[in-house]
Amino acid sequence: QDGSANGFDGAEREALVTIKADFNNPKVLKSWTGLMCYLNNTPSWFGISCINGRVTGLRLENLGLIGKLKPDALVNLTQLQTLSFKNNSISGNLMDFSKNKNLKDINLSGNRFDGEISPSLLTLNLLESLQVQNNNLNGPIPGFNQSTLKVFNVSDNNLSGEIPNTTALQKFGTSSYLGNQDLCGPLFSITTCTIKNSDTSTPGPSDDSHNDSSNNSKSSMWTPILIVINVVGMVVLLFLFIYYFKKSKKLKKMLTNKNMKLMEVEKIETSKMETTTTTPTETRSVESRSVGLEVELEKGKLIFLGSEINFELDHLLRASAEGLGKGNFGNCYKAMLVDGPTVVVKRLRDLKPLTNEEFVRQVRAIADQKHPNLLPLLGYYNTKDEKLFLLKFAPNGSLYNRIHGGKGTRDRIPFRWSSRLSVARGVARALEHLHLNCSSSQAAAAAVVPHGNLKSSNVLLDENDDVRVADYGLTSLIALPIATQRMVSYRSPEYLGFKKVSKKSDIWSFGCLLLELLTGRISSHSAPPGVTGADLCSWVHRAVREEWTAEIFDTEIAVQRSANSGMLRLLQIAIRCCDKSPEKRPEMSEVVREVESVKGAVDSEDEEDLSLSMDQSMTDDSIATATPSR
Ligand SMILES: Nc1ncnc2c1ncn2[C@@H]1O[C@H](COP(=O)(O)OP(=O)(O)OP(=O)(O)O)[C@@H](O)[C@H]1O
Repeated sequence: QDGSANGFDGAEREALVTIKADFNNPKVLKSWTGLMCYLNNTPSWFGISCINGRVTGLRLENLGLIGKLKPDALVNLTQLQTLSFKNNSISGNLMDFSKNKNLKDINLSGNRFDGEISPSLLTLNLLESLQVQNNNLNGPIPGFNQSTLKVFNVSDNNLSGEIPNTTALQKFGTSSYLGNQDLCGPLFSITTCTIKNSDTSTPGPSDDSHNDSSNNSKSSMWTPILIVINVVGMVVLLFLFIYYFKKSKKLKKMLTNKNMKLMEVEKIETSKMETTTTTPTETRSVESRSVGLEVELEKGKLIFLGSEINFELDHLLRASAEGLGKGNFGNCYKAMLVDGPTVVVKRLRDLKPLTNEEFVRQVRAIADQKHPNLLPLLGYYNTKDEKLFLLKFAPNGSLYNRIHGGKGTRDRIPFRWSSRLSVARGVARALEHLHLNCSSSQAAAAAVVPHGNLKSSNVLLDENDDVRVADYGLTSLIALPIATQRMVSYRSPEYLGFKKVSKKSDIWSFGCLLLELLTGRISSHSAPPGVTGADLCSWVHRAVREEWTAEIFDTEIAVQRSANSGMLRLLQIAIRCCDKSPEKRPEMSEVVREVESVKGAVDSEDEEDLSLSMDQSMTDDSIATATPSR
């Protein structure tokens, strides 16, 4: 079996063949047949490098690989020095690395790995770079202490606990750890560990009666220790404060010089954005911590695209931030500036390999799409390693939360027909604007979807509950293999059938969104990770065909008698938008006209607590007219 003497190692070959089989799209690895490595010859196997007939490198990046690798996938690749599966969709636990003693460089970033960071990584004495950012890893960070470690990034996971205080890990700044809600330690400006410990260990007055004497003696033993921890925490905070203060002064100086140059070079458009200035309100009490992007931000520029909002970089550096959620193309943070506005910072990832100029051009094109129902792009930040969008904060959250949040609980605020209809109108207008204003060169290209990722979590509600559609135009920035896996338009019938998308794919997404609004059911396109959604188009077709009239509409609106005819009209529009063949779907302008003409409810019905009775006017005859001709 072992032919390594001839430059061919059977066990290694088998390991690679198994890895290939674990990916559900092995077509991209079709070169993986025949002889793998021959002595020092460049192998014909894509992504593999060899020395003396042994596999030393495995680099499969941005290939859209999906699948779960077995924990022992790498045990036979004992000569491996470089491993990269960067930016795919690989899931499952991290592999066992204990047999890969030669590994120096591991990059598993931008995947869907979960479970804990494998302790076997601690045994790799040559490890120089570990990048596992943008995954779903949980649990604590093991105590890495390899002096060889030069690059370390575990940001944007679900890691928790204290960052180990080892010499090796002390070298890395906050950006290596950012985006893990429950990580704590002196690196973050709030030493959450200390606060949590003292909260749980110090009994409150109401607890006294329940605590027995042993608990009391335990807590009295802990009290001096906790006081010391608190004092140390405060000293650290004081130091950080002084540090930030000094640095912001230095940055200000640096930026004043830079900005002068920038204004000439960048020629930033100063045209006013159409949107109104808001006074953001904080809706939740949050665990604040420094935005902590200082390392990268120092190197780059914060560019504003309008005059609505403008602040200095040091302002953002001093803001506290709250994670809003993990998106498919980067995570969003709500940054609350001291004495200033609240903005959303979106860290972009999985981008196309664009030049600097191309990136800026695409970003400007997105920012130029101004409409009262589009979420404005306020500015951006751009370096080789980090790309950020600065967006307006929408205080009333997403449509997904409005439709599904708190269902079945006392906290649920009913989402009545008039509000749903006005959301449908707002989204339709925003989409029409994008469709009418998509540039002619874009329009000429066959595969253009002006939005591309329309779903309820990308429809936001501002302080007046007005619609602000977000994440438009990202198709011009996101790498195609990633977009095809994660964007809604690529789940349309035409893409699944003919690998084609167009404006009509957006219209199909809009139809699905209308069905989510009407049925109150979670659509498979908008379901966050871990939540199962339904294919609403198929479900509604079946419901209409099999005449389950009463079950289609969300009970929260179905009880609004005066609005039942309007609901049926909107259902008809939704079904036309979802038609399997793109040519049969209406244009967006027609959709806007039709949605505008749908009747709202009699005002009093939106206010009243309505009893759950179905309207007799929703007869099978009227629903039959909603059936599309297919
Ligand atoms: N400007 C904003 N104001 C308020 N909430 C926002 C804002 N931008 C995003 N969010 C919320 O933050 C969360 C993450 O958003 P993000 O756009 O990154 O991911 P997503 O919408 O879940 O998926 P995708 O990446 O496919 O768009 C979502 O719940 C979204 O509704």
